[in-house]
Amino acid sequence: MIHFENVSKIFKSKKQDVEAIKDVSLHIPKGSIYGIIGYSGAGKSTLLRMINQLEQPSSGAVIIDGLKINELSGDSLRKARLNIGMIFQHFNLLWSRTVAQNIEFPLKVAKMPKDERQKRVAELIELVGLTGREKAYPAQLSGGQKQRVGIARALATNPQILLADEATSALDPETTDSILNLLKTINEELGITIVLITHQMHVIKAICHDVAVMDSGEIVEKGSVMDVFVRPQHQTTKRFVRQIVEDEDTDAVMEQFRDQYPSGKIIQLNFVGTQAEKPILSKLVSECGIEFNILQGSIAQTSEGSYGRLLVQLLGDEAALNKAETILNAEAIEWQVI
Ligand SMILES: Nc1ncnc2c1ncn2[C@@H]1O[C@H](COP(=O)(O)OP(=O)(O)OP(=O)(O)O)[C@@H](O)[C@H]1O
Repeated sequence: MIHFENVSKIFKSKKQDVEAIKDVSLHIPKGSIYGIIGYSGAGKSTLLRMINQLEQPSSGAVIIDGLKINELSGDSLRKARLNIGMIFQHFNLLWSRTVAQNIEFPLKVAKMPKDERQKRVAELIELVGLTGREKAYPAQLSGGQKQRVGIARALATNPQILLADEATSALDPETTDSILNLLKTINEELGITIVLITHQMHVIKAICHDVAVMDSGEIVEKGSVMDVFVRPQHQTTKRFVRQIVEDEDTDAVMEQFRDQYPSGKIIQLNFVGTQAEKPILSKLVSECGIEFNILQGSIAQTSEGSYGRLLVQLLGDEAALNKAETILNAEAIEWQVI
């Protein structure tokens, strides 16, 4: 549905040029929730804003349903933009207007007749769960309610695409989850393609189907959320995955066990879906005569299923440890020495 083809973006200034996006090619399938994650300055906002041409590429093409949006201007660009809603970290609401008036605003711009507008606003208020708050002003709403107004306004013109620019970064964890659930429902029930940018792996884990990891203007890794979770390749991706699967003190725990049992081998076992049911540790004990310490375990629930990770330290002589490796390989369990 959305294709970036060899897209680059250079911000030129008198002082110095900034190459914000470097030859990015990416395909975002129709109906997906596609997450783009990266640290500050990676180029996420610039890439996202090229989808609705708030930023133009310096070279390359952004193609939506076969249409090169970066070659449009005037009326044809305005028309294409009606198909793309956007929500923002700080909501960007009109503070002097009520909830209903904020949501109505894009419909007025689109010159929809008044009675149709009112009907549509009522539908949207119900969809985002703000019934009863129609006449409130943004200042009287919580952060989560403000974002619900932002979502309703973004959906007013029935777009096929919703862009979310750090839409939950200003919200507390509980409100974040309620907004993520709303986005998931909108994707599932209305079939809207959602492209979101974030620096939080939790957001990717909670609702995205696919993810692209950005670093210094490049996409360094992309794939299904489960693949990227289980087999992160790039250093930046590994750091993001650690946000989810490790406790703050995992490194300290590993250090402590290494000191206490210097000959032990620390390994990480990855379990995807039903693999978690395999009694692999008891098999290692009974067949190799090894002992083990469990250092840390976690299960992450992604939109594609669950992913479990176990850090264990295996204790035994060299022959026993070698045999354990052979068994792990034969069981087709994903594992690695840490
Ligand atoms: N209008 C602009 N003029 C000059 N440089 C810009 C402009 N917009 C962005 N940049 C630069 O482009 C690079 C990418 O910025 P961008 O905002 O896309 O990153 P980001 O990953 O979204 O980061 P953040 O989460 O901090 O917004 C940064 O080095 C930024 O300073």
